Amino acid sequence: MVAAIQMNSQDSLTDNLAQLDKLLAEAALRGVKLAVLPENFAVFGAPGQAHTASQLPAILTWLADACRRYRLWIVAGSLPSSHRPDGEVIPDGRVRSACFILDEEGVVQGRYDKIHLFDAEVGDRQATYRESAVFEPGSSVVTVPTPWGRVGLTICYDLRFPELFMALRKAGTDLLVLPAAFTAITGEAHWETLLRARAIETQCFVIAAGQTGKHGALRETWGHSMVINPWGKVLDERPEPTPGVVAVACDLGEMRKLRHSMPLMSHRRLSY
Ligand SMILES: O=C(O)CNC(=O)[C@H](CS)NC(=O)CCC(=O)C(=O)O
Repeated sequence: MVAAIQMNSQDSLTDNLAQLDKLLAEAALRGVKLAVLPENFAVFGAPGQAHTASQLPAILTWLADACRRYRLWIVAGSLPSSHRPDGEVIPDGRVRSACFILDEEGVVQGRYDKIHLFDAEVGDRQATYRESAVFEPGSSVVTVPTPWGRVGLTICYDLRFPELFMALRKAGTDLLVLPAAFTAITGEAHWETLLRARAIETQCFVIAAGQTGKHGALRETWGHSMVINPWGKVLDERPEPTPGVVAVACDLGEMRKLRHSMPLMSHRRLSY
């Protein structure tokens, strides 16, 4: 069983981890072995990314403990890091939006840094998003082998860039994970369509975990966490704008059959 964990994170780290602990306990009870958390699960809003980055070691320690207590792998949504993956401090004071994946012993098995940054106006109360003012983009495509197939890591706005997903498929991905904090407006218009398209064109499972509800006065996120199979079918979702667990069994045999009967990867004639 894999799960998308839907959350409503606010600005208190302690409260958010308490919320997460309950959701992970529920997931473990339901037999989940791999749990995907949303973007900015630990802190959403004030006190700011640089401050949260200073707490990164403590948050990773908490997550490692949760992995061992609940015997599950965790895809830790996104966390701000003031360091690049090679350990170098980011010179201009920005941070990276990093997605760590931990195994059931709490050991970090990989890290992906969000490549595409959300600099956009979507016509909501927030008015303008300028992620690149605070975040430095990552540049590496990252996959991680797990006992349930190879996981390909992406974050939120990355969903709009199919070339990343194709690169992940070429690198052997079976399970695409997408921690997100999609805006309510763009989520309603594009979320499910884009997720299903990525599943269909890569012939991978997609596990999409979203933030949901209100965050302060200006931010509202779409939620609708879901798990989609390589045929593009939504296996389960959480349409309610509240925290919860979307737990699904992924049949990799079915995926292999589909890839055999419609071998998209060997039919490709153009690279992009
Ligand atoms: O800033 C934070 O606190 C948390 N980070 C986010 O919410 C990020 C960057 S602003 N959001 C997205 O990437 C939304 C993309 C999106 O909604 C779309 O592609 O339509």
